[in-house]
Amino acid sequence: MAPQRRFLFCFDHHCSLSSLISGLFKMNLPAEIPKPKPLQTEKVPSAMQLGVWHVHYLDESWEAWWHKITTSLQTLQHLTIDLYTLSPIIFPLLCIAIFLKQTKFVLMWFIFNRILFWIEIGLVQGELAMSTIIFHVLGRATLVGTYAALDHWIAQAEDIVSTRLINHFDAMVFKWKARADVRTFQKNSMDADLSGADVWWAYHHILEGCGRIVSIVVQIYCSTAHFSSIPEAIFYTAIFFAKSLVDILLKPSLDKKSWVATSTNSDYNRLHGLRALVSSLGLKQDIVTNGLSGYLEREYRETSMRLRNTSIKHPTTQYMKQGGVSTSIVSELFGELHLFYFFFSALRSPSQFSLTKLIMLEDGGETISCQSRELLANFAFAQKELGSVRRMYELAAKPEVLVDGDVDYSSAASPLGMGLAMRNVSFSYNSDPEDYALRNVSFTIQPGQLVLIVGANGSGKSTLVKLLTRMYDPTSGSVVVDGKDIKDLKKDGLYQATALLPQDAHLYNGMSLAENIGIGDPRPEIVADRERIQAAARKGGAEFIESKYNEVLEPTAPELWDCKCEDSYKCSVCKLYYGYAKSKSLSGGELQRLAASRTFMRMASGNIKLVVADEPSASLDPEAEMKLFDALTSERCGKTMVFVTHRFGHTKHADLILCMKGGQLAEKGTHEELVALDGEYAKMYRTQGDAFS
Ligand SMILES: Nc1ncnc2c1ncn2[C@@H]1O[C@H](COP(=O)(O)OP(=O)(O)OP(=O)(O)O)[C@@H](O)[C@H]1O
Repeated sequence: MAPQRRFLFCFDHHCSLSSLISGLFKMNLPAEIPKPKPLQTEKVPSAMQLGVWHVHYLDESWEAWWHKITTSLQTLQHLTIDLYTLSPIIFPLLCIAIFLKQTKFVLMWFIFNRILFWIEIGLVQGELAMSTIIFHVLGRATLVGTYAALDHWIAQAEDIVSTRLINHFDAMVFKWKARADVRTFQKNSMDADLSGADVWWAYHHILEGCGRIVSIVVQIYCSTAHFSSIPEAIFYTAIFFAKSLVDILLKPSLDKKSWVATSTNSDYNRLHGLRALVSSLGLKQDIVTNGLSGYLEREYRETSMRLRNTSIKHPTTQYMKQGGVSTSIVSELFGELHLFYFFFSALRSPSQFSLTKLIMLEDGGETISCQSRELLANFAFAQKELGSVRRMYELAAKPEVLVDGDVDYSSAASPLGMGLAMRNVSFSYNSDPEDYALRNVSFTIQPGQLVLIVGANGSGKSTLVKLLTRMYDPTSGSVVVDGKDIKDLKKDGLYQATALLPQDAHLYNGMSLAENIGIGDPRPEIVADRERIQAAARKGGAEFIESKYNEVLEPTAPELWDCKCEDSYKCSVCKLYYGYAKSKSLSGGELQRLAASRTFMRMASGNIKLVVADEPSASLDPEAEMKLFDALTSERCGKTMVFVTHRFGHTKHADLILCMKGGQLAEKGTHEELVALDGEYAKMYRTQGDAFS
């Protein structure tokens, strides 16, 4: 598959300057973010016990740290271009505004310094320079107003830029999620929760971090005015940097490491389980009817007693104690270093010392200390978030696990239905040679046949169906469709010729009930065709939803909630919230009828050559099941039909029965042939017959 280029589009009108700058940037950029070179060695995490927690952690090596910085910079470069392309005017202005905002502390500090200075002079000389002081006070008030206006503008501009950016990246992830095949989705399941908001926060933290650098530099520059020499200014600045650095380097913090923890304490795990048990509404009936409350209470009390001397606090809190008391003392003393410095400089040259100078140096130093701490936090956040951004860029270009074929599947070529075969197929979900779900399965299904797959739970029936519909590829052997290896066929054509009625019926989120059926044939001109939907609903036995076709049952509107009340049951705000969250649903049987209707809608498209139903009747009553089976088989013409079932009422109508056992094809043939064989199938058939006779 050709790698996809990064998705760039622009909402603003492109001015020639913007295209020029964007062109200049791109000249130096490869089309794709180069894949980072993997680190040579993968480190084994160290382990430690913290109370009930068994923690595995990795200390970051310099090599890994440097690797992260370089890859983050590449991602940042691409992200900047995307941001610029999305908002060519507002984005640069926003960057400038955020930098300007960071000069606020220093300018305010400077004017405060002037006011204090003139007051101190006035106190010494007995006469205040009122006009100068008022001038500075007014200057400070003007600055406050200007920065407030700037903040307001930044908030509005951030709204525009972040919305565009978040929408852009969310659309990118949505496209990937919608298109990925089952295997690809499973393999990248950790990427499923990537969101455009991470991208914005990454950029936001970087902009803020850069702004803080501006603020620190300007602060140092202004502070030098208070020193007699530059080395003195540097020494003073270093003290305040050291104050933050010592905290970061000396104080033990799990946050500086990569870590994972699980409880290995059986008592703690039991408490956890017992709490979940009594909190579950679904299990309440069991607890009440079986009279379990006394037993559960006693168990909880005794287990808690056994645990009373072991810490259950969060691992990050427990880890902080690892440094011991000496680390705390050193860290606190470092915090006082600047006072020692003031004391000695006052002793050395008392004439150059003033209260204003003391206050200003202390205040300026605190700003440097605080800004440098925030700066490190900003970059730590951004670096982590840029990792997510990088994964989003890579997602679009990730190859599918199920490689697409290059032969068009032609439904016209198989007028009777799809011809299918398996040749020595074995399949494992997890590549474990001991854990095969299917072993050496071979059979042939002629076009237009009605095939039933039977067998005990876990015998491999659904897996067989997943391979026939190319949800997965065999670990070995081959699946053949109309004489061609399934892997050689284009997936889109194959999927369009298949109708699958799954074991678990689902309501599609965000869609009305009518759309839930209409989506079976997603062509825009058909999907909302009420007549076709009604016809499909009749065949699927879902006429009961006719009165609520336009209802959207699954809640799609996200709710936000922050109530300060003491009693949710009496609070009107909470009642509104619980009202939002309440969703209507369908019973299991109704859901299956809805899913069956969706399949009938699909079958009416005229493209379907294979109908696969994987136990669609599990929640249906016997009459509904019979009706569904009859309705499906009445549409057999031009289609091959494969049904997985545990019920043997229909097996006499089948052209072929595949009987699975322990992942292998135990028997195959017609009902009469298999009964005559008197093997696995005959045994199951008789068992069911006896049970219902
Ligand atoms: N997604 C999966 N990951 C790992 N193993 C799986 C997965 N799905 C099924 N299996 C395993 O593969 C084997 C066959 O499962 P399959 O679902 O095909 O059986 P089945 O005959 O359809 O069972 P049932 O009648 O209960 O639906 C089982 O041992 C099952 O545990």
